[in-house]
Amino acid sequence: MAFWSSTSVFTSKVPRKILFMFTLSLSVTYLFYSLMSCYNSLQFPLQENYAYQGRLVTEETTFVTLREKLYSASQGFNEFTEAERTTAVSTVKDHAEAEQRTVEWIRTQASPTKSAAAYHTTALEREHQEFSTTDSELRVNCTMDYGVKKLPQAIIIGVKKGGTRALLEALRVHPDVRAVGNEPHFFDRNYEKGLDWYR
Ligand SMILES: Nc1ncnc2c1ncn2[C@@H]1O[C@H](COP(=O)(O)OS(=O)(=O)O)[C@@H](OP(=O)(O)O)[C@H]1O
Repeated sequence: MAFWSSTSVFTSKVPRKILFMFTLSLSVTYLFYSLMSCYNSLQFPLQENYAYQGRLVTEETTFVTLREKLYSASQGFNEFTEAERTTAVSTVKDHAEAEQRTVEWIRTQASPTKSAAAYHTTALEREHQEFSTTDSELRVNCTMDYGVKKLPQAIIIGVKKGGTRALLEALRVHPDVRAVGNEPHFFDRNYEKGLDWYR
């Protein structure tokens, strides 16, 4: 203690000035970086943190913004060679055949009467009323910016609070993926409405 107080280095004015300058430069640097991050978040408000900010904006707005961004990024890949076109046509045929197989599978594996008898408990009815997607909601979400309605090629199945929504949102970012806005709950709540409703 006696050493610190008696040492002239710590009582003279020169180190105090250096300390002051050091503190000032740190403060200015901190201020600069704060302003920079603030500017960036204003410039790119939604794209980078879509999954986490989704609750603050309407789903349509974010979806359209992301889709536009992704499509504009892939515009350079729009010119196809003849071979690529042929592959694309055969892929479309494969998809049509896959859809047909899906229809057949649904018809054979799960009859409406079996489904209705097995799954319609009172609790489920109540849950159905609370969470089920209505026809009009689904139609709005399905046909917002594209027209042809098809059966899905992939289905996300998961327990409640299992993170299915996060998976859907992550997949939806891809420009080749089209997904419904709300969970359709076809197999457990809306099966009786039939495949035309499901498309
Ligand atoms: N990667 C990862 N890690 C940990 N937790 C995650 C993850 N992704 C989603 N979540 C959380 O999962 C909750 C939502 O799950 P679901 O989308 O299946 O919910 S729902 O049942 O369809 O409403 C929801 O939890 P709550 O915020 O408590 O509701 C999400 O925050």
